[in-house]
Amino acid sequence: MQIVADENIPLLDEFFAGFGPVSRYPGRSIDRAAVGDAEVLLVRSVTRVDRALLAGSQVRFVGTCTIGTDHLDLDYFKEAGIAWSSAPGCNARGVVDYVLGCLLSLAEKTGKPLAERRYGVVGAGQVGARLVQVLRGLGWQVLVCDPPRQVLEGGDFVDLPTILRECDVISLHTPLDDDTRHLLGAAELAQLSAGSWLINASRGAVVDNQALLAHLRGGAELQVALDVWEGEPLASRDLAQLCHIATPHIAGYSLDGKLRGTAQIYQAFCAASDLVEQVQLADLLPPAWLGSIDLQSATNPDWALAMLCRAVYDPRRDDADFRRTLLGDEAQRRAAFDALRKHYPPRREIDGLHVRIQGDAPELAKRVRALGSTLL
Ligand SMILES: NC(=O)C1=CN([C@@H]2O[C@H](COP(=O)(O)OP(=O)(O)OC[C@H]3O[C@@H](n4cnc5c(N)ncnc54)[C@H](O)[C@@H]3O)[C@@H](O)[C@H]2O)C=CC1
Ligand SMILES: O=C(O)C(=O)[C@H](O)COP(=O)(O)O
Repeated sequence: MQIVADENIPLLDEFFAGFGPVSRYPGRSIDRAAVGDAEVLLVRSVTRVDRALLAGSQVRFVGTCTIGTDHLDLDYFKEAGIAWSSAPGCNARGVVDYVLGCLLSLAEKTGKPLAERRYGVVGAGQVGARLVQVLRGLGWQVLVCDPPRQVLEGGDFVDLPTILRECDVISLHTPLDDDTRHLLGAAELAQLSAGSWLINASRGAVVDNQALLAHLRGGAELQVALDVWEGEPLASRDLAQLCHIATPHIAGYSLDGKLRGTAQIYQAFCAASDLVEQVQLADLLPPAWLGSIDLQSATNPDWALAMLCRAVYDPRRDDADFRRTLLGDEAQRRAAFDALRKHYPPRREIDGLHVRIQGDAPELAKRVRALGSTLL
Protein backbone atom coordinates (compact mmCIF):
# COMPACT_ATOMS: atom_id res chain seq x y z
CA MET A 1 0.00 0.00 0.00
CA GLN A 2 1.50 3.36 -0.98
CA ILE A 3 1.16 6.30 1.33
CA VAL A 4 1.62 9.96 0.40
CA ALA A 5 2.10 12.35 3.28
CA ASP A 6 2.85 15.95 4.20
CA GLU A 7 6.52 16.03 5.23
CA ASN A 8 5.62 18.05 8.33
CA ILE A 9 3.69 15.20 9.94
CA PRO A 10 5.84 13.90 12.80
CA LEU A 11 6.36 10.18 13.56
CA LEU A 12 5.27 9.13 10.06
CA ASP A 13 7.62 6.16 9.98
CA GLU A 14 6.87 5.07 13.52
CA PHE A 15 3.14 4.94 12.83
CA PHE A 16 2.81 4.25 9.10
CA ALA A 17 5.93 2.65 7.62
CA GLY A 18 4.62 -0.79 8.59
CA PHE A 19 1.81 -0.41 6.03
CA GLY A 20 3.98 0.38 3.02
CA PRO A 21 6.30 3.00 1.51
CA VAL A 22 5.68 6.56 2.65
CA SER A 23 6.39 9.36 0.14
CA ARG A 24 6.76 12.82 1.68
CA TYR A 25 6.04 16.18 0.05
CA PRO A 26 5.69 19.75 1.24
CA GLY A 27 1.97 20.05 1.98
CA ARG A 28 1.42 22.88 -0.50
CA SER A 29 3.03 20.78 -3.28
CA ILE A 30 0.80 17.74 -2.99
CA ASP A 31 -0.83 17.59 -6.44
CA ARG A 32 -2.25 14.83 -8.65
CA ALA A 33 1.22 13.78 -9.73
CA ALA A 34 2.36 13.47 -6.12
CA VAL A 35 -0.72 11.45 -5.18
CA GLY A 36 0.04 9.06 -8.03
CA ASP A 37 -1.03 5.50 -7.12
CA ALA A 38 -1.28 6.11 -3.40
CA GLU A 39 -4.17 4.56 -1.49
CA VAL A 40 -3.60 6.59 1.66
CA LEU A 41 -3.18 10.37 1.78
CA LEU A 42 -2.05 12.04 5.01
CA VAL A 43 -2.22 15.82 5.12
CA ARG A 44 -2.10 18.88 7.33
CA SER A 45 -4.18 22.03 6.96
CA VAL A 46 -2.34 23.46 3.94
CA THR A 47 -3.37 20.83 1.38
CA ARG A 48 -6.74 21.31 -0.29
CA VAL A 49 -8.13 17.79 -0.75
CA ASP A 50 -11.02 17.66 -3.16
CA ARG A 51 -12.26 16.24 -6.44
CA ALA A 52 -9.61 18.13 -8.40
CA LEU A 53 -6.89 16.34 -6.42
CA LEU A 54 -8.41 12.90 -6.02
CA ALA A 55 -10.73 12.13 -8.96
CA GLY A 56 -9.45 9.01 -10.71
CA SER A 57 -6.86 8.30 -7.99
CA GLN A 58 -6.56 5.12 -5.88
CA VAL A 59 -6.91 7.04 -2.62
CA ARG A 60 -9.29 5.27 -0.24
CA PHE A 61 -8.36 6.95 3.03
CA VAL A 62 -7.59 10.60 3.77
CA GLY A 63 -6.28 11.55 7.19
CA THR A 64 -5.67 15.13 8.31
CA CYS A 65 -3.54 15.44 11.43
CA THR A 66 -5.44 18.59 12.37
CA ILE A 67 -8.60 19.63 14.14
CA GLY A 68 -9.84 21.86 11.33
CA THR A 69 -11.39 20.26 8.24
CA ASP A 70 -12.09 23.32 6.10
CA HIS A 71 -9.42 22.17 3.59
CA LEU A 72 -11.28 18.91 2.93
CA ASP A 73 -14.21 18.47 0.53
CA LEU A 74 -16.18 16.10 2.71
CA ASP A 75 -19.13 15.98 0.28
CA TYR A 76 -16.79 14.69 -2.40
CA PHE A 77 -15.34 12.07 -0.05
CA LYS A 78 -18.87 10.82 0.64
CA GLU A 79 -19.77 10.72 -3.02
CA ALA A 80 -16.51 8.91 -3.90
CA GLY A 81 -16.69 6.49 -0.94
CA ILE A 82 -13.39 7.73 0.51
CA ALA A 83 -12.93 7.10 4.22
CA TRP A 84 -11.44 10.00 6.14
CA SER A 85 -10.57 11.24 9.58
CA SER A 86 -9.42 14.41 11.27
CA ALA A 87 -7.82 14.49 14.72
CA PRO A 88 -10.45 16.10 16.96
CA GLY A 89 -9.03 17.88 19.97
CA CYS A 90 -5.43 16.80 19.26
CA ASN A 91 -3.88 20.23 19.73
CA ALA A 92 -6.70 21.95 21.64
CA ARG A 93 -4.59 22.37 24.76
CA GLY A 94 -1.87 24.10 22.77
CA VAL A 95 -4.40 26.68 21.62
CA VAL A 96 -5.58 27.24 25.20
CA ASP A 97 -1.96 27.78 26.27
CA TYR A 98 -1.55 30.27 23.40
CA VAL A 99 -4.62 32.23 24.52
CA LEU A 100 -3.37 32.29 28.12
CA GLY A 101 -0.03 33.63 26.92
CA CYS A 102 -1.76 36.34 24.89
CA LEU A 103 -3.89 37.33 27.88
CA LEU A 104 -0.86 37.65 30.15
CA SER A 105 0.91 39.82 27.60
CA LEU A 106 -2.16 41.97 26.95
CA ALA A 107 -2.62 42.49 30.69
CA GLU A 108 0.97 43.69 31.01
CA LYS A 109 0.65 46.02 28.03
CA THR A 110 -2.59 47.62 29.12
CA GLY A 111 -2.28 47.39 32.91
CA LYS A 112 -5.75 45.83 33.07
CA PRO A 113 -6.00 43.02 35.67
CA LEU A 114 -7.15 39.77 34.05
CA ALA A 115 -9.55 39.00 36.88
CA GLU A 116 -11.48 42.22 36.19
CA ARG A 117 -12.17 41.49 32.52
CA ARG A 118 -15.24 39.77 31.14
CA TYR A 119 -14.42 37.03 28.64
CA GLY A 120 -16.47 36.01 25.62
CA VAL A 121 -15.62 32.64 24.09
CA VAL A 122 -17.14 32.14 20.63
CA GLY A 123 -17.24 28.45 19.73
CA ALA A 124 -17.15 26.07 22.69
CA GLY A 125 -15.96 22.80 21.21
CA GLN A 126 -12.67 21.04 21.95
CA VAL A 127 -10.70 24.29 22.21
CA GLY A 128 -13.33 26.74 23.44
CA ALA A 129 -14.76 24.44 26.11
CA ARG A 130 -11.28 23.77 27.53
CA LEU A 131 -10.60 27.51 27.55
CA VAL A 132 -13.89 28.23 29.34
CA GLN A 133 -13.00 25.62 31.96
CA VAL A 134 -9.62 27.24 32.62
CA LEU A 135 -10.99 30.80 32.74
CA ARG A 136 -13.90 29.88 35.01
CA GLY A 137 -11.57 27.79 37.16
CA LEU A 138 -9.57 30.96 37.71
CA GLY A 139 -12.77 32.57 38.93
CA TRP A 140 -13.09 34.92 35.95
CA GLN A 141 -16.40 35.92 34.32
CA VAL A 142 -17.03 34.13 31.03
CA LEU A 143 -19.89 34.28 28.53
CA VAL A 144 -20.11 31.58 25.88
CA CYS A 145 -21.57 31.78 22.37
CA ASP A 146 -22.12 28.52 20.51
CA PRO A 147 -25.43 28.46 18.60
CA PRO A 148 -25.11 24.82 17.40
CA ARG A 149 -24.54 23.63 20.97
CA GLN A 150 -27.27 25.91 22.24
CA VAL A 151 -29.77 24.31 19.85
CA LEU A 152 -28.75 20.81 20.92
CA GLU A 153 -28.27 21.36 24.64
CA GLY A 154 -30.09 24.55 25.65
CA GLY A 155 -28.22 25.82 28.70
CA ASP A 156 -26.13 28.78 29.50
CA PHE A 157 -25.21 30.27 26.11
CA VAL A 158 -25.55 33.81 24.76
CA ASP A 159 -25.69 35.15 21.21
CA LEU A 160 -22.86 36.92 19.39
CA PRO A 161 -24.32 40.44 19.80
CA THR A 162 -24.36 39.88 23.57
CA ILE A 163 -20.71 38.83 23.51
CA LEU A 164 -19.75 41.87 21.44
CA ARG A 165 -21.69 44.21 23.70
CA GLU A 166 -20.88 42.79 27.11
CA CYS A 167 -17.41 41.26 26.92
CA ASP A 168 -14.13 43.08 26.82
CA VAL A 169 -12.07 40.05 25.78
CA ILE A 170 -13.26 37.99 22.82
CA SER A 171 -11.61 34.74 21.79
CA LEU A 172 -12.74 33.00 18.60
CA HIS A 173 -12.78 29.19 18.37
CA THR A 174 -15.26 28.28 15.63
CA PRO A 175 -14.56 26.16 12.58
CA LEU A 176 -14.41 28.02 9.26
CA ASP A 177 -17.56 27.37 7.24
CA ASP A 178 -20.20 29.32 5.36
CA ASP A 179 -21.76 30.53 8.62
CA THR A 180 -18.53 31.67 10.26
CA ARG A 181 -16.69 33.24 7.31
CA HIS A 182 -16.34 36.91 8.33
CA LEU A 183 -18.28 36.23 11.52
CA LEU A 184 -16.61 39.43 12.65
CA GLY A 185 -16.83 42.09 9.96
CA ALA A 186 -17.00 45.87 10.06
CA ALA A 187 -20.44 45.92 11.70
CA GLU A 188 -19.45 43.52 14.47
CA LEU A 189 -16.11 45.21 15.12
CA ALA A 190 -17.92 48.53 15.47
CA GLN A 191 -19.90 47.07 18.37
CA LEU A 192 -16.83 46.30 20.48
CA SER A 193 -16.36 48.61 23.41
CA ALA A 194 -13.25 50.77 23.67
CA GLY A 195 -10.42 48.93 25.37
CA SER A 196 -11.53 45.50 24.15
CA TRP A 197 -9.14 42.68 23.28
CA LEU A 198 -9.71 40.34 20.34
CA ILE A 199 -7.94 37.00 19.94
CA ASN A 200 -8.30 34.87 16.82
CA ALA A 201 -6.66 31.43 16.83
CA SER A 202 -9.35 29.70 14.77
CA ARG A 203 -9.09 30.41 11.03
CA GLY A 204 -8.08 33.70 9.45
CA ALA A 205 -11.29 34.25 7.51
CA VAL A 206 -13.46 34.07 10.63
CA VAL A 207 -12.48 37.74 10.92
CA ASP A 208 -12.70 40.01 7.88
CA ASN A 209 -9.03 41.03 7.83
CA GLN A 210 -9.60 44.10 5.64
CA ALA A 211 -12.36 45.30 7.95
CA LEU A 212 -10.13 44.72 10.98
CA LEU A 213 -7.28 46.64 9.37
CA ALA A 214 -9.62 49.54 8.56
CA HIS A 215 -11.01 49.44 12.11
CA LEU A 216 -7.53 49.63 13.65
CA ARG A 217 -6.36 52.29 11.20
CA GLY A 218 -9.42 54.29 12.14
CA GLY A 219 -8.00 54.53 15.65
CA ALA A 220 -10.15 51.91 17.37
CA GLU A 221 -9.13 51.23 20.96
CA LEU A 222 -8.77 47.52 20.36
CA GLN A 223 -5.86 45.21 21.21
CA VAL A 224 -5.55 42.29 18.82
CA ALA A 225 -3.79 38.93 18.90
CA LEU A 226 -3.90 37.04 15.60
CA ASP A 227 -2.49 33.59 14.98
CA VAL A 228 -4.40 33.01 11.75
CA TRP A 229 -4.74 35.17 8.64
CA GLU A 230 -6.80 35.46 5.52
CA GLY A 231 -4.61 34.45 2.59
CA GLU A 232 -2.06 32.37 4.54
CA PRO A 233 0.82 31.92 4.02
CA LEU A 234 0.79 35.61 3.10
CA ALA A 235 -0.41 37.54 6.12
CA SER A 236 -1.22 41.24 5.80
CA ARG A 237 1.91 43.06 6.95
CA ASP A 238 -0.09 46.18 7.74
CA LEU A 239 -2.48 44.24 9.92
CA ALA A 240 0.27 42.29 11.65
CA GLN A 241 2.06 45.52 12.52
CA LEU A 242 -1.07 46.81 14.24
CA CYS A 243 -1.52 43.63 16.30
CA HIS A 244 -0.15 43.28 19.81
CA ILE A 245 0.58 39.60 19.13
CA ALA A 246 1.02 38.29 15.58
CA THR A 247 2.03 34.67 14.96
CA PRO A 248 2.18 32.33 11.93
CA HIS A 249 -0.62 29.85 12.74
CA ILE A 250 1.22 28.06 15.51
CA ALA A 251 -1.28 28.33 18.38
CA GLY A 252 -1.86 24.59 18.38
CA TYR A 253 1.77 23.65 17.76
CA SER A 254 2.56 21.92 21.02
CA LEU A 255 4.74 18.86 20.55
CA ASP A 256 2.18 16.77 22.40
CA GLY A 257 -0.60 18.09 20.15
CA LYS A 258 1.28 17.37 16.95
CA LEU A 259 2.17 13.84 18.01
CA ARG A 260 -1.40 13.22 19.16
CA GLY A 261 -2.57 14.33 15.71
CA THR A 262 -0.50 11.64 14.00
CA ALA A 263 -1.54 9.02 16.56
CA GLN A 264 -5.23 9.80 16.13
CA ILE A 265 -4.97 9.42 12.35
CA TYR A 266 -3.13 6.14 12.79
CA GLN A 267 -5.90 4.90 15.09
CA ALA A 268 -8.58 6.03 12.62
CA PHE A 269 -6.77 4.35 9.75
CA CYS A 270 -6.48 1.08 11.70
CA ALA A 271 -10.18 1.23 12.56
CA ALA A 272 -11.17 1.98 8.94
CA SER A 273 -8.96 -0.86 7.67
CA ASP A 274 -9.91 -3.40 10.35
CA LEU A 275 -6.33 -3.56 11.59
CA VAL A 276 -5.13 -4.03 15.14
CA GLU A 277 -3.10 -1.07 16.42
CA GLN A 278 0.55 -1.98 16.94
CA VAL A 279 1.98 1.40 17.96
CA GLN A 280 1.11 3.41 21.07
CA LEU A 281 1.73 7.15 21.40
CA ALA A 282 2.61 6.71 25.10
CA ASP A 283 5.74 4.81 24.02
CA LEU A 284 6.85 7.65 21.74
CA LEU A 285 5.95 10.81 23.65
CA PRO A 286 9.05 12.24 25.39
CA PRO A 287 8.82 12.57 29.18
CA ALA A 288 7.91 15.94 30.71
CA TRP A 289 10.75 18.44 30.45
CA LEU A 290 10.11 20.18 33.74
CA GLY A 291 10.27 18.22 36.96
CA SER A 292 7.93 19.39 39.68
CA ILE A 293 7.83 23.08 40.58
CA ASP A 294 7.84 24.07 44.27
CA LEU A 295 5.93 27.17 45.31
CA GLN A 296 6.00 28.70 48.78
CA SER A 297 2.58 29.47 50.27
CA ALA A 298 3.43 33.20 50.39
CA THR A 299 3.93 33.32 46.61
CA ASN A 300 1.79 35.95 44.93
CA PRO A 301 -0.90 33.95 43.09
CA ASP A 302 -0.96 36.23 40.04
CA TRP A 303 2.82 36.06 39.71
CA ALA A 304 2.58 32.27 40.03
CA LEU A 305 -0.06 32.09 37.31
CA ALA A 306 2.15 34.00 34.86
CA MET A 307 5.26 32.09 35.86
CA LEU A 308 3.62 28.68 35.45
CA CYS A 309 2.21 29.52 32.02
CA ARG A 310 5.43 31.09 30.78
CA ALA A 311 7.58 28.30 32.15
CA VAL A 312 5.95 26.20 29.46
CA TYR A 313 5.05 28.62 26.67
CA ASP A 314 5.15 32.33 25.88
CA PRO A 315 3.74 33.43 22.50
CA ARG A 316 5.84 36.61 22.59
CA ARG A 317 8.77 34.53 21.29
CA ASP A 318 6.68 33.44 18.28
CA ASP A 319 5.50 37.01 17.81
CA ALA A 320 9.10 38.25 17.72
CA ASP A 321 10.16 35.55 15.25
CA PHE A 322 7.21 36.34 12.96
CA ARG A 323 7.62 40.12 13.21
CA ARG A 324 11.23 39.87 11.97
CA THR A 325 9.95 38.30 8.74
CA LEU A 326 7.48 41.08 7.95
CA LEU A 327 10.00 43.29 6.18
CA GLY A 328 10.57 40.90 3.29
CA ASP A 329 8.84 41.01 -0.08
CA GLU A 330 5.75 38.87 -0.64
CA ALA A 331 7.64 35.78 -1.78
CA GLN A 332 10.00 36.02 1.19
CA ARG A 333 7.11 36.48 3.61
CA ARG A 334 5.23 33.46 2.26
CA ALA A 335 8.37 31.35 2.56
CA ALA A 336 9.12 32.66 6.05
CA PHE A 337 5.57 31.90 7.26
CA ASP A 338 5.95 28.27 6.20
CA ALA A 339 9.54 28.04 7.43
CA LEU A 340 8.63 29.23 10.93
CA ARG A 341 5.98 26.51 11.06
CA LYS A 342 8.22 23.81 9.58
CA HIS A 343 11.07 24.50 12.02
CA TYR A 344 8.90 25.27 15.02
CA PRO A 345 10.76 24.57 18.27
CA PRO A 346 9.19 21.88 20.40
CA ARG A 347 6.98 23.09 23.22
CA ARG A 348 5.00 21.19 25.84
CA GLU A 349 1.60 21.84 27.44
CA ILE A 350 0.78 23.66 30.68
CA ASP A 351 -1.42 20.89 32.01
CA GLY A 352 1.66 18.65 31.99
CA LEU A 353 3.17 20.62 34.89
CA HIS A 354 3.44 19.14 38.40
CA VAL A 355 3.31 21.75 41.14
CA ARG A 356 3.91 21.36 44.87
CA ILE A 357 2.82 24.11 47.27
CA GLN A 358 4.69 24.33 50.60
CA GLY A 359 1.98 25.12 53.16
CA ASP A 360 -1.62 26.15 52.93
CA ALA A 361 -2.39 28.55 50.04
CA PRO A 362 -5.92 28.12 48.68
CA GLU A 363 -5.63 30.89 46.05
CA LEU A 364 -2.42 29.43 44.69
CA ALA A 365 -3.92 25.95 44.63
CA LYS A 366 -6.97 27.28 42.77
CA ARG A 367 -4.76 28.69 40.02
CA VAL A 368 -2.74 25.51 39.63
CA ARG A 369 -5.90 23.42 39.41
CA ALA A 370 -7.50 25.85 36.95
CA LEU A 371 -4.51 25.50 34.62
CA GLY A 372 -5.13 21.76 34.63
CA SER A 373 -1.66 21.18 36.09
CA THR A 374 -1.20 18.45 38.67
CA LEU A 375 -1.15 19.66 42.27
CA LEU A 376 1.19 17.35 44.20
N1 LIG B 1 -4.59 28.18 15.28
C1 LIG B 1 -4.40 26.90 15.43
O1 LIG B 1 -3.27 26.43 15.54
C2 LIG B 1 -5.57 25.98 15.54
C3 LIG B 1 -6.79 26.35 15.04
N2 LIG B 1 -7.86 25.52 15.16
C4 LIG B 1 -9.15 25.98 14.63
O2 LIG B 1 -10.05 26.11 15.73
C5 LIG B 1 -11.30 25.60 15.33
C6 LIG B 1 -12.04 25.12 16.54
O3 LIG B 1 -11.41 23.96 17.06
P1 LIG B 1 -12.21 22.95 18.00
O4 LIG B 1 -12.72 23.65 19.21
O5 LIG B 1 -11.33 21.80 18.22
O6 LIG B 1 -13.39 22.57 17.07
P2 LIG B 1 -14.77 21.89 17.48
O7 LIG B 1 -15.39 21.42 16.24
O8 LIG B 1 -14.55 20.92 18.59
O9 LIG B 1 -15.60 23.09 18.09
C7 LIG B 1 -16.07 24.16 17.33
C8 LIG B 1 -17.26 24.72 18.07
O10 LIG B 1 -17.69 25.88 17.36
C9 LIG B 1 -19.12 25.88 17.40
N3 LIG B 1 -19.65 26.74 16.34
C10 LIG B 1 -19.93 26.42 15.05
N4 LIG B 1 -20.45 27.48 14.42
C11 LIG B 1 -20.48 28.50 15.32
C12 LIG B 1 -20.88 29.86 15.26
N5 LIG B 1 -21.39 30.39 14.14
N6 LIG B 1 -20.77 30.61 16.38
C13 LIG B 1 -20.27 30.09 17.51
N7 LIG B 1 -19.90 28.80 17.64
C14 LIG B 1 -19.98 28.02 16.54
C15 LIG B 1 -19.47 24.41 17.25
O11 LIG B 1 -20.79 24.15 17.69
C16 LIG B 1 -18.44 23.75 18.13
O12 LIG B 1 -18.87 23.60 19.46
C17 LIG B 1 -10.96 24.48 14.33
O13 LIG B 1 -12.02 24.25 13.43
C18 LIG B 1 -9.76 25.02 13.63
O14 LIG B 1 -10.17 25.72 12.50
C19 LIG B 1 -7.76 24.32 15.78
C20 LIG B 1 -6.57 23.91 16.29
C21 LIG B 1 -5.37 24.68 16.17
O1 LIG C 1 -5.44 21.53 13.91
C1 LIG C 1 -5.74 22.55 13.29
O2 LIG C 1 -6.87 22.77 12.84
C2 LIG C 1 -4.73 23.57 13.07
O3 LIG C 1 -5.00 24.71 12.79
C3 LIG C 1 -3.32 23.13 13.14
O4 LIG C 1 -2.60 23.75 14.15
C4 LIG C 1 -2.76 23.45 11.80
O5 LIG C 1 -1.48 22.95 11.67
P1 LIG C 1 -0.96 22.68 10.18
O6 LIG C 1 -1.74 21.55 9.68
O7 LIG C 1 -1.25 23.91 9.37
O8 LIG C 1 0.47 22.37 10.35
